[in-house]
Amino acid sequence: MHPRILEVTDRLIARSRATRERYLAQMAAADSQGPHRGALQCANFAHGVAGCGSAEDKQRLRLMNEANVGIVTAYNDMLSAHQPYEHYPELIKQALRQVGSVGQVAGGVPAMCDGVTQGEPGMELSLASREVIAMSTAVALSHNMFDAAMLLGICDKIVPGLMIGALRFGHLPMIFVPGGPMPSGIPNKEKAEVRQLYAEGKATREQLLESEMKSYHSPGTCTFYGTANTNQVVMEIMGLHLPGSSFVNPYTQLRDALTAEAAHQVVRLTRQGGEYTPLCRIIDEKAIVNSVVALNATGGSTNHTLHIPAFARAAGIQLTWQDMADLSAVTPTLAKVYPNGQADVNHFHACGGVPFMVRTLLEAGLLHEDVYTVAGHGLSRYTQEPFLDGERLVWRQGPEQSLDRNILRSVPEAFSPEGGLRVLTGNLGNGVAKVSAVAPEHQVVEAPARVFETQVDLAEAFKAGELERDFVAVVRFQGPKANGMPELHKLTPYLGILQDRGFKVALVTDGRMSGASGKVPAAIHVSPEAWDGGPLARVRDGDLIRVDGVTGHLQVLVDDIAWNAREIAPRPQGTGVGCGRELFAFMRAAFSPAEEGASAFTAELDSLR
Ligand SMILES: O=C(O)[C@H](O)[C@@H](O)[C@H](O)[C@H](O)COP(=O)(O)O
Ligand code: SF4
Repeated sequence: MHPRILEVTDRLIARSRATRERYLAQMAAADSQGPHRGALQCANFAHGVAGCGSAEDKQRLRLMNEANVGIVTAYNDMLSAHQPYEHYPELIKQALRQVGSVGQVAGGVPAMCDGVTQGEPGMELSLASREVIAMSTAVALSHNMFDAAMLLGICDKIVPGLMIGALRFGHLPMIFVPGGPMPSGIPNKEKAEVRQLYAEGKATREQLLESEMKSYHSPGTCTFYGTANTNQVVMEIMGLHLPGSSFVNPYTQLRDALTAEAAHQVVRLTRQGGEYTPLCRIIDEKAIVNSVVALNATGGSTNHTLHIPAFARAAGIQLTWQDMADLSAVTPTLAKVYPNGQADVNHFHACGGVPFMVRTLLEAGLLHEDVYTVAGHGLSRYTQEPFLDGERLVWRQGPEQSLDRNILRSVPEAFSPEGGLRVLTGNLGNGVAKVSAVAPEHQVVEAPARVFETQVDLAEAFKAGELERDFVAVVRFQGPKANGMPELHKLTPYLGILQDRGFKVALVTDGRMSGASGKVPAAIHVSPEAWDGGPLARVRDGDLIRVDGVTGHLQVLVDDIAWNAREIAPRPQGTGVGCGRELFAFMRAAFSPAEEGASAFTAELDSLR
């Protein structure tokens, strides 16, 4: 094992010892009560089975030696990625009956499509929706009728939210069931080019819409390597998907066979199935370290610098940005998938995908192999890929070499010796940057600040021709407590145009960017946030700011005495109303700092005794 991987793992275990022990004790207590439906009083039990369609299912549920599997589903028609889940419950129930078990939809969770809400008021509910999904997962599983659970979720906040909720029921075996990417449309680079042309007035709205509809054209996950597809890699590398199943397209025979096998496998992991493997045994410090290695090796979404600390905490594990930075420093960049390159996740999968990446990272000692997974003990299982031998689902060793070195490489020939994410520190606070998507010549920007308090103001300034210069856009009061920490991805075309025109531009914000954001250097998630009086609240137009993605520095070059004497800007008024945002005010007030996952649950989870 690489010494740095061991060092970070050991310090993570040491830092987490108290909260991890309490968590595991809580899970052991929950497990000791057995299949809780057996302890329900008759009325409670009768209510729990009344909805069962068949007498056989009802009878099986009365028998404690058959497993009842709770299905938590994030199906809706708003996310192309989640539309395929519409028929999953029936497919799963049928597969469970084949092995003498029962499936019940325990509950649904909401799911927001960040693509629909990008740049809209709804985006200010996006991060909060992760917490709502976690609570909705708990509501579903709180019926306590289940010996295991299957979690149906793919996109941005949905997987992290499902994880947070599921981990609070970590005494149960659980499996995540992916749906797969839509077939490739027009290249993501071409989509981005048409957007920039439209922003410059060189393309019509009809041309823009035609381009977007050719990019996002059918059910399945969008094919860029954003937060949703980063979720798939993170879940598979933590052993919560079946091996090699993340990027099999929806509505295919192989996809349906994998979904049915996931149902069979989770039954095997129950006490009744004989291979009892609860979620809390799979998600430990080694699994969390493996997830951060995979995140960095693939140039994954910056959103995971929030999500992984947040769900790790739900398992009693205290992951920090410094841990993530230290792992990134020794994790080579192995993949070039948009926005880090031209390829999409279908290409990534076709040239070897996750199985190949696991193989090369294991060979380099950069992943923990001795971990529990839903497929059994040992991560080596995840170098295998599934395929159909006639009607039979089987696994075989994945490719020993990448089938396209322009997209996916082995550790010895990596695109870069270090990962795609950087933690930035300095007198403006701590932030993160996705350097893997920024060309080397753009990774260091030192220029005067131009301060904005909404992303609309920046767009207006661009359209008024005020930004044709070198500058650092400081977009503040976008943090979790201010307005829910929205993604500011709509800024990408404007800043991209200015960069293409030869100006040195960068973004500094306490808000977020999309996992699909790239090309422009951005220091995001800056903490402490301006709403809490963080340094961004002191910045004035004209201040010289240095964003250094190479050394990891984020500095305002103002005399210390003058800087410390600065008044902090007042909080914007009249925000957080409309589009339901007023319903989330209590949650915004409870959000922890970005470095702790920007979570409403941090304080409570850390205080559990
Ligand atoms: O983090 C992410 O990956 C994004 O939130 C993504 O899910 C979002 O939908 C993007 O906005 C889509 O990209 P476009 O907005 O460029 O289509
Ligand atoms: S990847 Fe983003 S845009 Fe695509 S379906 Fe998921 S949330 Fe929506």
